Amino acid sequence: MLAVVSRRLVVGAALVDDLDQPTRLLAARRTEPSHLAGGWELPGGKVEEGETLVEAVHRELEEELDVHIELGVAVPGPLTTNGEVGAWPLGESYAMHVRLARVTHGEARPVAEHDQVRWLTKQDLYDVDWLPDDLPVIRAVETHLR
Ligand SMILES: Nc1nc2c([nH]c(=O)n2[C@H]2C[C@H](O)[C@@H](COP(=O)(O)OP(=O)(O)OP(=O)(O)O)O2)c(=O)[nH]1
Repeated sequence: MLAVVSRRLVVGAALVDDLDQPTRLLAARRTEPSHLAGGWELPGGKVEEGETLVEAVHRELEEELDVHIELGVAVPGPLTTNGEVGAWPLGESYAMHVRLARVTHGEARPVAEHDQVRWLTKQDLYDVDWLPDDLPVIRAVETHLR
């Protein structure tokens, strides 16, 4: 099993239209840094010092898409510590915790760090160029989509 130790924690929201019967997932296109620009990802970002994962994901979604969210189940990845829910490796340096989430206030629009968002159905889930490290995550999220 891969260790999460020494990786910087990132949170990602798999925003869906409905937490019980999701049919669409939001993808956001990055504008920076240059080597990631144009790639599609889950909105989210780095957990700051003194912040919980839950606090971080709420803050990031407000900053990036101007929405308030409700969290759903975790989408566990292969990186684990002490039996916690697993995170997903992003390169060598980051580990991303992913939760399903739903918008409770606002309408997702790219405010910072992204220039486009798209709601994808199971049929068009791979029509965007997901960042390479997101592909295993998206395959796991896909299992939740109807
Ligand atoms: N948020 C997010 N980051 C991802 C994904 N896939 C992926 O490879 N990454 C990478 C990009 C970054 O190197 C790192 C996360 O950092 P970030 O740039 O989103 O973090 P942040 O919003 O806190 O940004 P900053 O203030 O530090 O610039 O993980 C993803 O699906 N979501």
